[in-house]
Amino acid sequence: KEKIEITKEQQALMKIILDAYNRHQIPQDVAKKLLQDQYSAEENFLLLTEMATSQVQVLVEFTKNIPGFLSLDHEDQIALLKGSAVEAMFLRSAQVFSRKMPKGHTEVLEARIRKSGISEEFMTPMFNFYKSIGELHMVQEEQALLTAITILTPDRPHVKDQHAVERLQESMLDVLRKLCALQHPQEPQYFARLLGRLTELRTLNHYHTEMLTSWRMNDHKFTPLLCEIWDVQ
Ligand SMILES: CC(C)NC(=O)n1c(-c2ccccc2)cc2c1CN(S(=O)(=O)c1cccs1)CC2
Repeated sequence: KEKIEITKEQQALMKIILDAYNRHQIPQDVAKKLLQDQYSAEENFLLLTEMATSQVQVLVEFTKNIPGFLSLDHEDQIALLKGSAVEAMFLRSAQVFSRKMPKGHTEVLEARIRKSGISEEFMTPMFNFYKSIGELHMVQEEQALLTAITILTPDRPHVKDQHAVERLQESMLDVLRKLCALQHPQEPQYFARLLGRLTELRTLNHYHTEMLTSWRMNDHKFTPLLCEIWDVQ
């Protein structure tokens, strides 16, 4: 049985990523707002806009703390952020949704999201993803590393130096692989299951583009930051 050990520098890397991930949580008050009294579809939509906008700011700060990211070509940094923003939003949503919440809160949260002007056809894949992430019961380190791995996807549109991104992603993947083997010794397939979620995540990009079109049709407004990161309007 091969002995898996996380090296000193890998431990340092994991600590940096985890601290960055924990430091940049969505303001709890915004998430709590979703659980308060009855909201109209309009108000639910505005709340999601507020949450998604604050998550993009959180994402940028988290990304800046990924070791090596700021040494990448500046245009590639932008391309990676824009290319991963929607996936990072869905990943964060799944993590928020599957978080242990007081009795009945998850159902209220689901009801608010379902009543926010998003067409029915996108609800099923979106909630299936939230549930498939929830079933993994990821620890914080795994969530943080998976988010960093998503951001460091080399084949995003307009990335020039894909090898530089690949090298950073590979060092994250190596730490995650070891962490999974140590955290889930009875489940040798656990690491592969995590990476499978990233494939499912990519399909949600397509749904999101469709969602945007249908919102635009009903004259829904987004914040300048969301328009910028999603390349709309
Ligand atoms: C935690 C944050 C990042 N999640 C979030 O904002 N959610 C959540 C969500 C999921 C679980 C728990 C709490 C919230 C569901 C949805 C969104 C945002 N999007 S959006 O970005 O397309 C959007 C923006 C404006 C109008 S629609 C729509 C779907």
